[in-house]
Amino acid sequence: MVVIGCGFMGKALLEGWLASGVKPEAIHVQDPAPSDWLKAQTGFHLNKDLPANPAVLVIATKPQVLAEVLPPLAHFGDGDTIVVTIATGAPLAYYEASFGAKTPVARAMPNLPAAVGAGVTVFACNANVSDAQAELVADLFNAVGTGIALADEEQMHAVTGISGSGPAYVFAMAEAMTKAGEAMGLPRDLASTLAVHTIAGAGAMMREADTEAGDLRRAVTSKGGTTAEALKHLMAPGTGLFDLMEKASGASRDRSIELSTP
Ligand SMILES: NC(=O)C1=CN([C@@H]2O[C@H](COP(=O)(O)OP(=O)(O)OC[C@H]3O[C@@H](n4cnc5c(N)ncnc54)[C@H](O)[C@@H]3O)[C@@H](O)[C@H]2O)C=CC1
Ligand SMILES: O=C(O)[C@@H]1CCC=N1
Repeated sequence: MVVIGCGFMGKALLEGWLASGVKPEAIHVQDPAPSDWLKAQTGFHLNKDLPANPAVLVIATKPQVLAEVLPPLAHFGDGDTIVVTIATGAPLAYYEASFGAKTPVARAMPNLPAAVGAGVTVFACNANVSDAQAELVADLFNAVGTGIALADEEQMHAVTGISGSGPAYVFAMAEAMTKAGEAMGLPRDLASTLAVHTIAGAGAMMREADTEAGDLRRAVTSKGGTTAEALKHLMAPGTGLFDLMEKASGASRDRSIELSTP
């Protein structure tokens, strides 16, 4: 396997793949500014000559540098190597133009919790991807959480607005709850612990429960109680979380569309 670019997301994926049994000696990484984590890894081939026919070529750079990153890699195209890209925005056609029209390409949108094996990754494959290669891509992303194949590549922008950027919304929620706790006089450490455990606990419950999030919300909300008062603000039409979330995720989706022509 060859990995081009190893920042936050490259590291998250590599950690998961190593944990799932991929041997470091089988991994070539190219990054002109390797992180301390990357430099500390033993076994990787870091910034060394690349193998001629890797099974998988992972592109994990920012979309803004694709135009300079891809041309020197063009010789990997039109063969058995599958290009798996996690760069935001750029469509499958962009890689076909760079690597050749017969190149198998999978465009994926993972998310940062892949670092702890709890990511969700949506991926779309072009027509050149064989069944075995599609299975390999699913295996790679299932190794760091849950991999979901998507037939309609166009939906990848909306996916980015929900799950790609989504962990940041949840982290922002934890920050906001911490700040609110402090404003009510709680010590910062306690407020932060309560926010993190509440979000983690609610997340674990949503994953395990066979009910929708709305039903769980209703289970917390006693009639005439405290939660109902809080939700009057969070669910207020126009200013509440629902409308805000639509605006926020829409802005992420729109930026993904803008980035689709690197
Ligand atoms: N961070 C996240 O939560 C997610 C990121 N993504 C996408 O993954 C990609 C990487 O994102 P991050 O890891 O957050 O960015 P990052 O900035 O942390 O990592 C990018 C890496 O690419 C390296 N790089 C720059 N030029 C290069 C070149 N010419 N050749 C090889 N490597 C080069 C940089 O040194 C850096 O280590 C982006 O396209 C991003 O949109 C997708 C889903 C989630
Ligand atoms: O912010 C970004 O552009 C990337 C894509 C999804 C998460 N991080």
